[in-house]
Amino acid sequence: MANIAHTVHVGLGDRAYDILIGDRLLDDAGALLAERFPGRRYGIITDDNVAKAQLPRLLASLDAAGLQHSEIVLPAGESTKSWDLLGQAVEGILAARLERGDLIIALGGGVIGDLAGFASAIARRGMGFVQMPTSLLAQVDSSVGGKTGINSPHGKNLIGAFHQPKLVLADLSTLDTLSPRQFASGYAEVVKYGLIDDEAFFFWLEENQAEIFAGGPARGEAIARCCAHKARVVLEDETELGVRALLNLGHTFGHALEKDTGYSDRLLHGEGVAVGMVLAHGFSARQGLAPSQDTGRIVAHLKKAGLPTTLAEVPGTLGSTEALMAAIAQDKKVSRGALTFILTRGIGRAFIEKNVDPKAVSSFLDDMRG
Ligand SMILES: NC(=O)c1ccc[n+]([C@@H]2O[C@H](COP(=O)([O-])OP(=O)(O)OC[C@H]3O[C@@H](n4cnc5c(N)ncnc54)[C@H](O)[C@@H]3O)[C@@H](O)[C@H]2O)c1
Ligand SMILES: O=C(O)C(=O)C[C@@H](O)[C@H](O)[C@H](O)COP(=O)(O)O
Ligand SMILES: [Zn+2]
Repeated sequence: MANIAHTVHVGLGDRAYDILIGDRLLDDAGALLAERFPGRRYGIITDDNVAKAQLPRLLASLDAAGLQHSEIVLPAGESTKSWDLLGQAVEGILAARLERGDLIIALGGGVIGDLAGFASAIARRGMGFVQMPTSLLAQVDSSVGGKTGINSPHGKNLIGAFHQPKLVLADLSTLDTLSPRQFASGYAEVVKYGLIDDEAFFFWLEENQAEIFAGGPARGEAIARCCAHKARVVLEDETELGVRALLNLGHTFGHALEKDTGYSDRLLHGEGVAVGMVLAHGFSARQGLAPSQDTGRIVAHLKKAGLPTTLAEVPGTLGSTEALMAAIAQDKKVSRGALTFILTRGIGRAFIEKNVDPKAVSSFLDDMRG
């Protein structure tokens, strides 16, 4: 009997799926898959860190359930979200003779989830896939909602497809082998949900941050609340024609910083989002939209989690403001040449602002560089 502590349903009609959250679910993965998807074979895509830390448990569980499988192990890190490694993954799927009705398993963090999801969307014109997220970030955000893709030298996540998973299986015990820096990076996306439209959740995080980091029951609760929040948004606006853009709070700045730092370990995605959320609040305060005390409160909370909150904390030399603005101009929310930002009226009061003046953003960035 699997130890499922929380189930969140994403009710997308004939593409509906469950997010199962619980301790040691990876050990029950074989039985859960056999019951839900009889007669399939499995192609596991993972990275070399996760292959060492977690893959043996998944293989043992698939073997115990008598499920056939093959594995593709890619290098760990953001630079894996590239044409080259996408090609390797798709060719690997074909070489293993996986059929259209078989299933891909994305075992890993958001990099593997995004890449394996995209590979599933295009191999044999679309195969099903299962997300088995092993980082905090992937458990609270990237494994849910069907955004898949890779990066381009032109910008972050510019190549991809919407392709929903068939199941998300989040095993809390996998987080035991995640590094503290990666855990903190994922925590930035947790905070994001509070900042968007759930002030009470942000206050709850202020109270429960220590327990979430220590691995107490608040951790599972936080993950389930984030998944429920994201599931609600995705149900309302699957392909980001409207409200889903709110999930991009902090990302317009953050993605530009990730591009500028070469999609490398210099700045992890969640770290870029942390700096980006502070910039989005600071910019909103400068426009007279939000109280500046809220920015201070957010900074204090993110700092306590060990996250960067200023441009000065991005390691190495940052590109020019012009270079950052050029990256921002490639953002997918740009429409008819105009910038869209997620701005805010305070904690839990984010909104979508179209037609943001690039000169105001550029002069704000100049000032923030110090
Ligand atoms: N599709 C979406 O909706 C969405 C949402 C948020 C972020 N993202 C994307 O997710 C990516 C970031 O995801 P991430 O932070 O998980 O990064 P990641 O996938 O690079 O994983 C972080 C690091 O931790 C390692 N790791 C993962 N799980 C581990 C475990 N259990 N034990 C030991 N090591 C482990 C990985 O090998 C990697 O080195 C970015 O590319 C971002 O753009 C996508
Ligand atoms: O799911 C979404 O929608 C999000 O925006 C979640 C983000 O945390 C995530 O980083 C996403 O990949 C960003 O999407 P993008 O469309 O800006 O590339
Ligand atoms: Zn994100």
